[in-house]
Amino acid sequence: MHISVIGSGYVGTTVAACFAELGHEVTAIDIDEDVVTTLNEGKAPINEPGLEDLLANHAGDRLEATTSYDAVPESDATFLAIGTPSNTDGSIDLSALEAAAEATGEALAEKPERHLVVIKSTVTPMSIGEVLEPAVLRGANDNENIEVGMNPEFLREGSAVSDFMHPDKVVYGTRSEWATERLHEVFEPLLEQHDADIIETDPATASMIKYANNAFLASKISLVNDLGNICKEFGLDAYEVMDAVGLDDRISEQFLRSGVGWGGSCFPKDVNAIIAAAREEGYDPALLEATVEINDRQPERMLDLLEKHADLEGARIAVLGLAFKPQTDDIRNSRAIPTIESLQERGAEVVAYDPVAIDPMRERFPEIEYAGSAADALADADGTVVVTDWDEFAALDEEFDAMKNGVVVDGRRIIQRRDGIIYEGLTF
Ligand SMILES: NC(=O)C1=CN([C@@H]2O[C@H](COP(=O)(O)OP(=O)(O)OC[C@H]3O[C@@H](n4cnc5c(N)ncnc54)[C@H](O)[C@@H]3O)[C@@H](O)[C@H]2O)C=CC1
Ligand SMILES: O=C(O)[C@H]1O[C@H](OP(=O)(O)OP(=O)(O)OC[C@H]2O[C@@H](n3ccc(=O)[nH]c3=O)[C@H](O)[C@@H]2O)[C@H](O)[C@@H](O)[C@@H]1O
Repeated sequence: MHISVIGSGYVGTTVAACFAELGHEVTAIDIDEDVVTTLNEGKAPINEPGLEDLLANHAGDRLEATTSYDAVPESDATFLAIGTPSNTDGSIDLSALEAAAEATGEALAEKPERHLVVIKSTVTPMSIGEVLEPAVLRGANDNENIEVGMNPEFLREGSAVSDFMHPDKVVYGTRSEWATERLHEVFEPLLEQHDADIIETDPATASMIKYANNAFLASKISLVNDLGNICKEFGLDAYEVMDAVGLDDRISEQFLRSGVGWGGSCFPKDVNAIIAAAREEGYDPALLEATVEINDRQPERMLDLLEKHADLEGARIAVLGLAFKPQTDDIRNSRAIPTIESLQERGAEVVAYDPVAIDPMRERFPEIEYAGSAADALADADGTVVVTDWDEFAALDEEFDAMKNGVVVDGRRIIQRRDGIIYEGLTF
């Protein structure tokens, strides 16, 4: 099949490269010329394990990138993977996706054959029927050959390629048998090599499945953090407790790591978007509000623990980890951001280190000091907070001896306790 993928960010690039790997001919379309040039050179515009290999193999062959929508009508199906950020009140901002949907429709206005437009972006349940489908059809002058469907994406950053190629489930949100079959043709090469559940439903339910998935995972972590904070008050180790709890099949051992909380480009915006959408319908989602509140409190709790051991006014504090999780340079909604802001409010001088995310964080906080290594960050520090669970932090040992005052507050339970440091786990 020939597939056009609109938007070449984290999801679009991964999806385009994986579709090419699965044997499809792919045209990746983005308005950013630098992204298009990078893709055509066979390089990855984002840092994802395995992505560059796929792009190097397929760019210029099965995968081409362009800023033009001309290839849309020539393709058999079009996937839209455009960002859906938050408005200031937390509700979903559909403007970029709506513009791309309309441009996709315009490109398809004269197409005489049936064409499926698939929303890959995460959108609130009513968005397709009320905003995106009308935008496509408006652009397409109501061309009756166009159908809009939904295929939510569940990949994680840092393991995007592997997650895409090995999904637990593939959700087809469509309005017709024809659209379901078309989506199945797209995923058939993947499903031939990997066994996944297929869910056939309508677009609004497909959208809600995505929000329920993310809201569940974010709430699971916040619940674990709530329980972890209680464990800490009792002097207990939340990890020992949750290791046992996770043995219950109904709970599962995954996503039980307590600490400084969840960040990233999706959990925060998606939980807030579904809260806002629910409120608009007159429902007060009390548990999801608590999910956000508990998450917002964790960086402050970490610094309160640090302040028990060190006066932060004028103190030099090392922040280890800036990315929202390991294996990525993405700092969107990283817990490092509220941590650094609060350290500054408390009068501390911040020295930060991350293996790959210093450059993006420098744009956000140009005024703080960035170290070239964890060892450099620790040297002469009055205290350290650990924000991201990079493996290289787990290997730190004698480097702590260079600290002026060896207080380490571990927000991810990754540092080995050792003589010579005052160790505080956030929930252990
Ligand atoms: N990042 C992630 O791990 C996941 C994201 N999602 C969802 O996927 C969607 C996309 O997210 P990301 O890939 O992270 O976004 P992103 O912000 O990384 O990428 C969006 C891309 O769209 C391009 N773009 C914007 N307007 C355009 C237009 N009119 N025509 C063509 N290209 C245009 C931008 O230049 C950018 O390259 C969001 O709804 C997100 O919630 C879903 C699962 C995982
Ligand atoms: O919609 C999305 O964009 C994606 O959001 C998350 O993926 P992602 O944000 O990339 O990364 P996760 O591995 O889920 O981690 C999110 C945050 O939770 C934190 N986390 C995760 C697990 C855990 O046990 N504890 C914990 O604090 C991580 O440190 C990170 O800050 C979901 O896991 C994906 O299924 C989903 O597709």
